[in-house]
Amino acid sequence: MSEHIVITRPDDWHLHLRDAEVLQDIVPHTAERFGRAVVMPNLKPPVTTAEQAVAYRERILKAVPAGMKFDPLMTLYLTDNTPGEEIHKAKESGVVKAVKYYPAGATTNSDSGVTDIRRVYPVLKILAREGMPLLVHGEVTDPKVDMFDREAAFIERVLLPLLNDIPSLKIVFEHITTREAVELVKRTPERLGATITPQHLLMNRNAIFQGGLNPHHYCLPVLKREEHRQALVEAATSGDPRFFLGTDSAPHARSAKESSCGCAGMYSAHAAIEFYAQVFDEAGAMNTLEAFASFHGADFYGLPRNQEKITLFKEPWQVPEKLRFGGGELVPLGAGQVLSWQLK
Ligand SMILES: NC(=O)N[C@@H](CC(=O)O)C(=O)O
Ligand SMILES: [Zn+2]
Ligand SMILES: [Zn+2]
Repeated sequence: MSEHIVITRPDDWHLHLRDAEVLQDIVPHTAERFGRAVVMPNLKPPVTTAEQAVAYRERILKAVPAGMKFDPLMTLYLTDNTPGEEIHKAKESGVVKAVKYYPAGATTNSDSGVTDIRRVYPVLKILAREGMPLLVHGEVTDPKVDMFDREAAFIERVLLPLLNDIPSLKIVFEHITTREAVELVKRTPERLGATITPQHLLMNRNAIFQGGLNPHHYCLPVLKREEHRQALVEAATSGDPRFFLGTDSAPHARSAKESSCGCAGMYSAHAAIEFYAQVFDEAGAMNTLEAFASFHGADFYGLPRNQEKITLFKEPWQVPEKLRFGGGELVPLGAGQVLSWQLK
């Protein structure tokens, strides 16, 4: 038998599933690999109430193939006007596990996001009391700040003051992309965690321009320099429990990506754990993959670890050039490339 590893079934702590007819094409990829996933609320319109989150979860569950177990963990989209009462309702629903903070205008479908974090401090204090984590898209939107510096500026302008002002709030710094973010997490107490995507572990910003402008390598936060990628690989493979798996798999139709104003987001759900296995293998760190993918996130959220196992084989396979996406098509991360690990 070829080389293989058995690990506890992983969870994806940052995922976009979209809605309506595309759920059928998208949900199975995640359900085949992961036990649970934290589902982002940036639909159009956004998921701002517990009631909407519960209904969205039902639609997702209908798209889970028969015989598969998959538990979508729901989130609420924080706006300037989220009532404190909604946080209590979210907690009581039992299915909403976190609240998502998008700075207004920072990323895909973030127009209803928060205009100034201080405005929502009263709601964040309730969140802290309920013990629910705040998930942050950590980029400033100030047009004077360079695209590549927006995460580092967010740390200074928003995250450090927030950590200081509400000391009991649990925060997940989502899809971190810089050495500065890695260092912040390492030097902050346990209540700050971070997710890391496959694309930010696999590629640096050269990938956006290699052989011509490639819209499929555009996501937010945008890919960074090689030194930052290396810092992320070190963090992910280090065994430090504050770093955990979150794909940020974010499907957009080919037509929306290959456009004069292409959307931000990469789709990785079709081969998510396989991408991470490749990164950990290349770093000589397969021994820490299970903790990063299957333990740290659950521990941070205070949820039980999964009991089931999955097996990954070191057998090359080719990623399809395209996938179905409702009436359109989707270009997946690694389209046409050969990956070294596969799920059986
Ligand atoms: N990551 C992205 O580039 N896009 C995400 C939004 C997000 O996570 O910021 C999306 O919803 O398309
Ligand atoms: Zn984001
Ligand atoms: Zn995202």
